[in-house]
Amino acid sequence: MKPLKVGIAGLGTVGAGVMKLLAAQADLIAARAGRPVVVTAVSARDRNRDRGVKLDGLNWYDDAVGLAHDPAVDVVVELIGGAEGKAKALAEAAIAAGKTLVTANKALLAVHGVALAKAAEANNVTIAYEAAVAGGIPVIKALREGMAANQVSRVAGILNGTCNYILTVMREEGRDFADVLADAQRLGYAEADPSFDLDGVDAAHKLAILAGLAFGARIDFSSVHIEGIRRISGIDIAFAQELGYRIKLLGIAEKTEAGISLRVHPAMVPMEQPIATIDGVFNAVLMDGDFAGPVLLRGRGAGEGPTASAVVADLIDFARGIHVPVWGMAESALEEARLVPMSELNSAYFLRLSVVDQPGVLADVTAILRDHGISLESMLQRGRAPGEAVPIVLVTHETTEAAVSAALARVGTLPAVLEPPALIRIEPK
Ligand SMILES: NC(=O)c1ccc[n+]([C@@H]2O[C@H](COP(=O)([O-])OP(=O)(O)OC[C@H]3O[C@@H](n4cnc5c(N)ncnc54)[C@H](O)[C@@H]3O)[C@@H](O)[C@H]2O)c1
Ligand SMILES: N[C@@H](CCO)C(=O)O
Ligand code: NA
Repeated sequence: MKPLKVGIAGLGTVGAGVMKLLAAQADLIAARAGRPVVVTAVSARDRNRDRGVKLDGLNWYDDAVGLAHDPAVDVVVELIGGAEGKAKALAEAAIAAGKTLVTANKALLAVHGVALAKAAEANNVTIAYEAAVAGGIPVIKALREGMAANQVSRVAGILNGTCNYILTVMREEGRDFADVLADAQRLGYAEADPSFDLDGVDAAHKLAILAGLAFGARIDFSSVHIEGIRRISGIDIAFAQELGYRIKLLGIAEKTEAGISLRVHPAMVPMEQPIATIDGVFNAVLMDGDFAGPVLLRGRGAGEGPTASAVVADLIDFARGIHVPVWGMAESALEEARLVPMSELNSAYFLRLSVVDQPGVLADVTAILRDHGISLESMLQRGRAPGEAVPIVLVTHETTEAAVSAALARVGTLPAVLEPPALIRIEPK
């Protein structure tokens, strides 16, 4: 059988990982794909850098777009990253040249995925992107193929390995945020710009992709509510433990009669929920189908091996002649849906205040909450330091985001409240 000829752009963590995996498992992959899968051409920034992979005999391109026009390339693998620039130019050129695109680039798909799908359809090719969401977990295949007969009403989970790794190590070892981030970078988990991980943007890219697939909808990336983990402190992690929760950065996409809501933020997850125990670089994705019921997938969400595994699975699909529409249906069939604003969210809340330890402070705070119709489930104060700062934790019953925002704006103006209050939403039991 004719080999499948692969051109790879970007030889960083994932690109080098794909080359290593294709070499290590060549016979197995040929048997599964029905033909050998071989790399014929590459592009990277530095030809001479030692990446632990052999580039001898491969066509080399200083400009990655050259891969799209190389007759020795059947499928273009884009592993550069970024929603714009060379990655986008290469994706467009590959599609225009009638070549299927395999990519791990969630930023590109979240921002330009619908336009790229339209171009791919016009050129009778597809885009495969298993590696873009939750690394080695076959979540795109699960949603786009396995759940294809369902109306999916909710997709949620832990979608960023770097943040989950940082939160886990902070909890287990009491180490500092910055110190743990350096570990995640060394392990190849973090984005080229780690603020994408820490500020929740990477998880939001993945959530937008999952929501587009799950709901068959055009998702405007800018409509995702995004908060990251920078404000999570050791003290919040300790309070969570005491109250029976784990703090996780969650991505949650829901479709109700009111519309679609999309949000990424840290959440208190009750210890008895399976997602609470997903630690380290592991991700988890929970999807609810009307016929399948709940489906939970977990696995490694980042790193060389798991991500390469997902890229190569897409190459094997392509070699087998499997052609699935980019968003699981024709681009023209995607729905426009109403977006539910964050102010309409119903949730319970963990609120932590730093206040001066003096009589009457708590009464002032609880009066404001009462005025906004917010009822409290519990309250914690640790330590005594008359006249000095002490942390106070308030756990609310379910209320609206609009009420909590308005109440906290007033609480923040009390002279005895020393810092902007910390807010973490609580997942239902
Ligand atoms: N690392 C992971 O765990 C992981 C997991 C899933 C998805 N991804 C995605 O995979 C992609 C690659 O990530 P990575 O971790 O391998 O990043 P990386 O920074 O390690 O590698 C990117 C490579 O692209 C090269 N590059 C940059 N500009 C280029 C250009 N103009 N032409 C050719 N090469 C160029 C860089 O030199 C670098 O070697 C990104 O889209 C990322 O979001 C990464
Ligand atoms: N930086 C991403 C890579 C996997 O997409 C993460 O940490 O999850
Ligand atoms: Na995946």
